[in-house]
Amino acid sequence: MTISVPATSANLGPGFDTLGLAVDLRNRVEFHPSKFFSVSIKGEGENNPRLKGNNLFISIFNEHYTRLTKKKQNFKFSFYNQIPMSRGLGSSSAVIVSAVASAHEAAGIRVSKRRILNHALVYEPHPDNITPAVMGGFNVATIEKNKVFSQKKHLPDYLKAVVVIPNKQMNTAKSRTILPKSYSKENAIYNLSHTALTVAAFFNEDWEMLKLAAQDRFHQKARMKTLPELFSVQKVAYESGALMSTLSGSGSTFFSLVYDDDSAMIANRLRQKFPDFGVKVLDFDNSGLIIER
Ligand SMILES: Nc1ncnc2c1ncn2[C@@H]1O[C@H](COP(=O)(O)OP(=O)(O)OP(=O)(O)O)[C@@H](O)[C@H]1O
Ligand SMILES: N[C@@H](CCO)C(=O)O
Repeated sequence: MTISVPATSANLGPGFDTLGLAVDLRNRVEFHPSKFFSVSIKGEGENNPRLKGNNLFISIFNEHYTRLTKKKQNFKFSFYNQIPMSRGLGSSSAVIVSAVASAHEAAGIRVSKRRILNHALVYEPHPDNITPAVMGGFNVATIEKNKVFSQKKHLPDYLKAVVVIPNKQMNTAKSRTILPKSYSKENAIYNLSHTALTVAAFFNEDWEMLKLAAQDRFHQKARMKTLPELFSVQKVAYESGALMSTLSGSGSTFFSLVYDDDSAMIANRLRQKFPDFGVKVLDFDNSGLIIER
């Protein structure tokens, strides 16, 4: 059995805890029942000994498997990870979603993607990464009575993501503590209207509107100040023709949405200007969670 989940870029500027989209960079796990518990990791995290034991995936998997089957069973898990950790590309969401989905598959219980999403919400209380991780595409999401309600837009092939990935890890929980405790009415209205405009631009495919729409007064500036080169990354991305350029999740990755035709040129400029940062051109992902039986 193989389960895979894509990386995600959340917030997309003003849509704090609300907007997110999936990119084609995946964490994959293969597993089967075994006499002894074992974990092997290839790719991101392969040199991290803490992940070989009771990591976030294993604890969520065990919790659900025991709840569903009332049994204890050892498994052999093989992880193939492409999503860098704590860089704002939804690594925790991918792990949470794949653990919930894997436990259901291991227990022989088939459930809808919506059900998996609602289970994932227990471990990540904002829906902006977990929703595209499960559904793929661009998503707007909210929570009502402990359930996620969302709308998805399929992203076209002629758009690409250019991501600039610094070496610096930014832990989401820590990065939330540096945000203001409250916002003025003026700034709340600013973000509300810009989020609404961003959503409308995605659904109407008005890509040229995104640069203006995707401006934020809630979280980006405070977070970018902890790695000031990110202001220059955004400037270079826009000067090179990015359609939108925003801090990805809680950082440190910077996400730009670009036309496919411009993607190589924009990525090369960013590589030249920021040789210490990783730069990747990625397709968007419209599939989300994939279960191969
Ligand atoms: N491949 C993995 N295996 C096990 N645990 C992981 C893995 N990837 C991430 N995690 C867990 O998720 C944590 C990182 O979560 P965090 O929310 O800080 O970053 P992120 O999800 O990459 O960023 P963002 O939410 O801003 O997109 C790690 O400290 C670890 O506990
Ligand atoms: N909306 C979340 C995304 C990171 O998980 C935040 O900005 O903290």
